Amino acid sequence: MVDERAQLEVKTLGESRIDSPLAALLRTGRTTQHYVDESDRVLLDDTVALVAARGVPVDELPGFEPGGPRRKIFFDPSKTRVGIVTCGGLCPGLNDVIRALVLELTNHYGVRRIFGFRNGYQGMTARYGREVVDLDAEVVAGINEYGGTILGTSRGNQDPNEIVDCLEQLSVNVLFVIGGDGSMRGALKIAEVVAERGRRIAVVGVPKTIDNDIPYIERSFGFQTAFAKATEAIRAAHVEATAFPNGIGLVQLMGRHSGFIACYAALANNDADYVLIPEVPFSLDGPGGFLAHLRARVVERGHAMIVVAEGAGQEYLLDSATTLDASGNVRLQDFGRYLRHRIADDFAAAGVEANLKYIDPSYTIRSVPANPYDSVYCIRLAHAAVHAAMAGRTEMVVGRWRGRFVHVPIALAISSRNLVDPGGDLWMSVLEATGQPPVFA
Ligand SMILES: Nc1ncnc2c1ncn2[C@@H]1O[C@H](COP(=O)(O)OP(=O)(O)OP(=O)(O)O)[C@@H](O)[C@H]1O
Ligand SMILES: O=P(O)(O)OC[C@H]1O[C@](O)(CO)[C@@H](O)[C@@H]1O
Repeated sequence: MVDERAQLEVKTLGESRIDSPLAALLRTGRTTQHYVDESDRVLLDDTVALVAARGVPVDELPGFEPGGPRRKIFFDPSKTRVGIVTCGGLCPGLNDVIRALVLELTNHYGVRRIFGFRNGYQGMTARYGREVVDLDAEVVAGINEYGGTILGTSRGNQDPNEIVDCLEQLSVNVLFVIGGDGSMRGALKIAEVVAERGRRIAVVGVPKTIDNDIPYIERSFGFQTAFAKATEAIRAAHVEATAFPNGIGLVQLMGRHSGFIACYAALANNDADYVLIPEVPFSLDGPGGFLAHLRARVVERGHAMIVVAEGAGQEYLLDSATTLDASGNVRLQDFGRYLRHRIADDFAAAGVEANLKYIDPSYTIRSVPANPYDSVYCIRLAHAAVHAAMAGRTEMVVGRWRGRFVHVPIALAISSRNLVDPGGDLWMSVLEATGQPPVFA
């Protein structure tokens, strides 16, 4: 566990001396009204002043710095070369972020050279053959209409030294990494190699996770789109379940460690009788277990709807061989499929009819384009990332904390995971909406 107090500083490559091309706009106070005081003094670089002004105790902003445009910047836009890479699993909104980075860099800062690295960190290594594309306003036009990422993505560890070689050879000054916690661990290593070599290359992350498991961003981009899409599967399974005698709808949703998608999708439909997530342990067997409760409910009401997060119930599948994906993440066993068989066996053993319909919408929910809410969020995150990088901030991700865009040191962003709190109000809402008992034991 990283000591949060030891990570209080967002790193900066040096003093910002160059007038930002945005300075004229900043002076109007129109873009930064919350950040400019009466004497037009920009408070952006003064965390304490801003925090005091807003009445948020400094203690509650460990290592954070407010996001937004600075009046002085570190990089000269006319000489700045930028790289963008997307890594890890897909997420709605990746193309929105790429497009917004490119447009903000070109339109507002006047950066002329932007490289897109193909297929994640792979595309930055000699081993896989470097794959670089030039990005400009024309190339990114309309890409936000599509799911996925125009740059491609990948899993699998790559040597950070090779990646920094690539940045040096292309004279890249700023690298934007759009990815999950693994990608941010990679970004940290890249920033460390950059520092060891005494280079001034800013490494700035835009956190991406449909699981909503990265801390300090309140909601990750694409999350709302993903759980909205998941409601379609729940609706379908529920319709099926209510149309057959003793019908049971079972939907498994993504969520490796965090059950946010399952909770939100279930609440949105308000048709689920049970939600099972990794954060709340449960027993399937015994008189107080899930199976007995489900059978009683189906007999009483004629149908039931279950939503499970894929990371739930993994302890039931421990006998299966554990495999890792290319990045070293444990490949989850298919708990939904296991549960489907256990339910069928349980009902058969009790001599009770069951008509179970199982849906796993899996990739369907993360490969769609972002909805308008997420698109707006993507643009704003990208703007914050560009402002941070141009001001020379490095080893940081853009976050959103207490309704504000902030800079968070990468080390802090990867030091913990955002989990559904079993004692918190989200889980309480799920218990209220489903009527399921708090414990299956
Ligand atoms: N511990 C690590 N150190 C250095 N690089 C890493 C590390 N973990 C992952 N990476 C790099 O980050 C990339 C993406 O990692 P990973 O596949 O774990 O996805 P992720 O960013 O966590 O996204 P998702 O949330 O979709 O899983 C990998 O290609 C790998 O090169
Ligand atoms: O099949 P892939 O691409 O490895 O990704 C699956 C994982 O990626 C995520 O979507 C994001 O981490 C998880 O919910 C899921 O377990």
